[in-house]
Amino acid sequence: MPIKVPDSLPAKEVLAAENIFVMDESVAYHQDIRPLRIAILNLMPEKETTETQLLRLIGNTPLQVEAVLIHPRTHTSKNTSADHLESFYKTFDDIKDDMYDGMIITGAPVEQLDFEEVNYWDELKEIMDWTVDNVTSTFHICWGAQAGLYHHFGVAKHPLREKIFGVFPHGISKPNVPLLRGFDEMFYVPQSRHTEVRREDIEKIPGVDIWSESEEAGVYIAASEDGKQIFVTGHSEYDPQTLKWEYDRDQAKGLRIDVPKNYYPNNDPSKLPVSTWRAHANLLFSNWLNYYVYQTTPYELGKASQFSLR
Ligand SMILES: CC(=O)SCCNC(=O)CCNC(=O)[C@H](O)C(C)(C)COP(=O)(O)OP(=O)(O)OC[C@H]1O[C@@H](n2cnc3c(N)ncnc32)[C@H](O)[C@@H]1OP(=O)(O)O
Ligand SMILES: N[C@@H](CCO)C(=O)O
Repeated sequence: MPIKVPDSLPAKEVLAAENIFVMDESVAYHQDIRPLRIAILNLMPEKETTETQLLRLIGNTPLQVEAVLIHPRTHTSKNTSADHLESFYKTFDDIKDDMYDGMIITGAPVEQLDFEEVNYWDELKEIMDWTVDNVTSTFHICWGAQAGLYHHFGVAKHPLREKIFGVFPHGISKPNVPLLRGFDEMFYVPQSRHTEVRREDIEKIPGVDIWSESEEAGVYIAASEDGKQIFVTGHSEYDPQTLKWEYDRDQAKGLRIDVPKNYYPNNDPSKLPVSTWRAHANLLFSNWLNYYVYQTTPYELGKASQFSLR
């Protein structure tokens, strides 16, 4: 939450220069509060696991969050029961006349297909177009980030020679960005991908910046300058055991897979992994919810916001 101070207090400028969120009394006086409406487009195969991971993170805030789960109507899920989808999910058709404060578009294990080969691609394109006018900020994860960068900005994804698999050190590429407030200069994030988006491709796109990268794992966070579209290539939401589960799965299938990097104590897969990214994940999602959703979204959705971050 912001620090509320008198408009003319000298400390205000010092803190603002340090990227600390300070709010004028005049702005604070006018701020109204209501629950935030967040839509989660869950494209992951095991939807219950991903729901739990994401709700855990967006629940870690003093703000009330009303989450609505969405699945693609044009895809029949193999790994999540129809019963679960029927009970807890809506489709785009059910929500397209509404407006949302935030939306999360998850990853999906389809990254080795061309986008156009994904059977719900047309529906996803329609949803991504809709977010531009109907959602205050959209947070895209992993394949969802690749899909968003490709659809909105024509950024290609490229196959990697080796899967990027493990927990990698990441750093800040653009200082004083509200999404990165309070981040350590170096922080760890799980990555688990066969494909990548490249810095040089993103640098060519006017209005899109790279906010965080990893020497080994490449671009981590890219975003439109106004933060309306945020693209995150890693899986900060993963549970401590998720990479182990993926590793054991691939080993059991006889696939060639390296031990996930920087994950097991002494890189020994017989030992239990320890998470080193939970604090980062919580800060990333609470910064997004606070600065790009709550502080930016209009009190009456559809009307212009009174406030702006910058
Ligand atoms: C790059 C990223 O975004 S990483 C995020 C993705 N990570 C994960 O999904 C990790 C967990 N997933 C898994 O471990 C595996 O996908 C499993 C174990 C659940 C299933 O693996 P498999 O049996 O080998 O693959 P399966 O045939 O079920 O296909 C996986 C998914 O891709 C989907 N898929 C495959 N081809 C297509 C296609 N052309 N269009 C759309 N979806 C497709 C399948 O339908 C399935 O998703 P669903 O359960 O939502 O229907
Ligand atoms: N994280 C995914 C990558 C595949 O898209 C997995 O290992 O299943």
